[in-house]
Amino acid sequence: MAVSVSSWNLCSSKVPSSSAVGKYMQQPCRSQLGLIRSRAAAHVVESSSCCCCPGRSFSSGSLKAFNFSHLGCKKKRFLFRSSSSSCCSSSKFMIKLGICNNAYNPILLVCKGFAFTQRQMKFEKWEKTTRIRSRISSNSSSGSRGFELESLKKPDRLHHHDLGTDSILRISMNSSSSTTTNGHLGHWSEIGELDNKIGDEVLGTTEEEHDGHENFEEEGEGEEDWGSDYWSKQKDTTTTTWISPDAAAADVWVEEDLNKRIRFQNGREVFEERAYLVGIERKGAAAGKTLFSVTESLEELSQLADTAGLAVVGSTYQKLEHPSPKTYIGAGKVSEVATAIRALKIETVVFDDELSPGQLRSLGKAFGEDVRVCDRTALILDIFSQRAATREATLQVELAQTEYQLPRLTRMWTHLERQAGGLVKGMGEKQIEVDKRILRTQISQLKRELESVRGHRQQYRDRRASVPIPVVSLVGYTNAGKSTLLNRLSGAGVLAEDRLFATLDPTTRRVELPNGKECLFTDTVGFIQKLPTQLVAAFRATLEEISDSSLLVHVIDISHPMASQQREAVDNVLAELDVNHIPLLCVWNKVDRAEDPEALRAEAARRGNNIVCMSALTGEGMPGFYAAVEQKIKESMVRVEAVVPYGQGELINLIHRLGIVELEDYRDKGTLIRAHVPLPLSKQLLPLRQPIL
Ligand SMILES: Nc1nc2c(ncn2[C@@H]2O[C@H](COP(=O)(O)OP(=O)(O)OP(=O)(O)O)[C@@H](O)[C@H]2O)c(=O)[nH]1
Ligand SMILES: [Mg+2]
Repeated sequence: MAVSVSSWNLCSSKVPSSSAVGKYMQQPCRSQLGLIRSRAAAHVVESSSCCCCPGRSFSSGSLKAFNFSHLGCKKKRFLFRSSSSSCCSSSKFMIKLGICNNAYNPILLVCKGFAFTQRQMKFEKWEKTTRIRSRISSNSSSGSRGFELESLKKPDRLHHHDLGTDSILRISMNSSSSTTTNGHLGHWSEIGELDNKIGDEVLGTTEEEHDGHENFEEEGEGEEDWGSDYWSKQKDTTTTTWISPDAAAADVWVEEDLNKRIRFQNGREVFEERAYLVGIERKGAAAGKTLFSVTESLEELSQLADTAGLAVVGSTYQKLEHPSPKTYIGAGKVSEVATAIRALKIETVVFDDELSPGQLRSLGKAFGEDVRVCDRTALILDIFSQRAATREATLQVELAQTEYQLPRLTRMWTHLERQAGGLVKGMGEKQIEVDKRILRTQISQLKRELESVRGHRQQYRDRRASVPIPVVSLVGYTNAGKSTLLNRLSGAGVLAEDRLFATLDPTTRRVELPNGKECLFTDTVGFIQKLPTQLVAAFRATLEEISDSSLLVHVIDISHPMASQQREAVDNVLAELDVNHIPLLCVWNKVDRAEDPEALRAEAARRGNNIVCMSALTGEGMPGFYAAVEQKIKESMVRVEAVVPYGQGELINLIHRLGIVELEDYRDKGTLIRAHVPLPLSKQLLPLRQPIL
């Protein structure tokens, strides 16, 4: 039985071949770099007609939309399964997309299926409709499947900055010269009734007869039926067949239960793609400069990949003095990876460093169209974009992503031009300029928005500064336990989980120390080695807040095999942020998980009061932590003597609440007070100060 699958890849890293790119595809494709940030599910309704078998429409296949959450974005893959028994060699498909993406996301559709090659695909036009579709979702108890259909609107044209709302795209594909699948879409057995209904109702039977727009509208009427019932009925018939991506093995149909590869993560469905990791070990002079060994770094990359929703199935590395400027790894290694890709059915190859646009392009070519190539930066940016919850974090990540994309976009279109020649060449060239301008406009718009959002944050900081409570910032490597510690101190309820970059936004909580003094604890974004420069820049403003702190608490996961490297990586970032003047307390956290807790406790005690050995999870060592914080805050205080007029009793209260009072005496002009107070409060007391005798 011949079975074929067209899988539609939104936001693929691949550029469609130029001849396949219709007019509307000549748009900048951030999505190609995996930078789309669609938060909501994308929705597809598809149907098809068989032009050569009048009266016999393709009973369009069932459809599944998966959220992909790796590779720099919420990639959506649409698996299209057609169920035709027709002999058709030319078909017309109509795919409606409702993509709830944000205003900055362009959309790229790439046909990756083998029923139709990209060359045979033509993007026809955008439909305009204002039809509001009912929301469909399947909330099966397993929570493992379901997608939603939301209101569909229209952009007037396919232009990424227009696509702030749902959109509908009509696509026509012509498979007349299809060789890869012998011109057949294949036979499908698992057709729901509704599929047929839609297929018949929606589309005409021939291309000529088919007035897409009208039919499209008609189909909308029937759409109400696509309720959860339908999807729950479909639940048991979802085994999807893949065509082997290996052209040489095009005849081999590899059956795979895709459902097994969908997992629920962060409240979303994530389709696990098989990933392969590649790194290099520096030889010679460069070797001493790296903090992490290649295996350690790959181990961390694997954790990042897991956080992003990839399933790592293998890794490799090469010893090199310098990365190859063309392909990062040597030519021999490239072929070795290509072999592994085929053998392990790899879908994504992740490189452990930031790749140049040229390297990305060459590697993409070497590994073939169906393999996505991405780098550590794209992976981290993706995780950040998944995690960003507040407006500020969202803008920061978007800015970082756009800046990452800008140079790659240029090369991408260069590549297109070279491939295409002739007419498209001119178009490509023009488009580069347009695209770059659009991206630059986006960058400045994002910066402006960030500016205004940060204005609010500044107001908040100013307000906070007017109540001069000492601020203690929790800093450290990602996953060290900062949020867990804040939760223990204040019951803050901050998300703390065993994943990298759980926290992106600083959270501040007021905490009363055992000595009765108050202070504010701030949880910050975690650091990581090889932190993408774009992210450092984008998050600098957030991180700079720690420069207002009275004390930095550096939380270290002491049970981690790379604890000392992680500590050093954090020290490097702190040095960059120029906060070395702020007192620092080291917390050796997760001592409960360490191999030899006793030895660690002894070592910490031996090193003096700059280190506390504890467990934020179990609460072990908390008294020592409080004592050390109290001591450090006291040390950071300024000794002042002031006469506070009797009318300013609240100032006296504040000094008692925040400082340590040594002397209080009632004089003619007011209360004479001698105390140790936090620096901000001492500034407030400046006009009332008396020389200390
Ligand atoms: N065994 C043990 N686990 C801990 C301890 N502290 C934190 N954890 C666990 O470590 C994981 C990460 O903790 P988080 O508090 O999210 O770490 P974080 O430093 O805030 O991480 P990011 O926000 O990603 O930078 C969670 O699964 C915690 O339960 C500890 O003292 N002992
Ligand atoms: Mg955290």
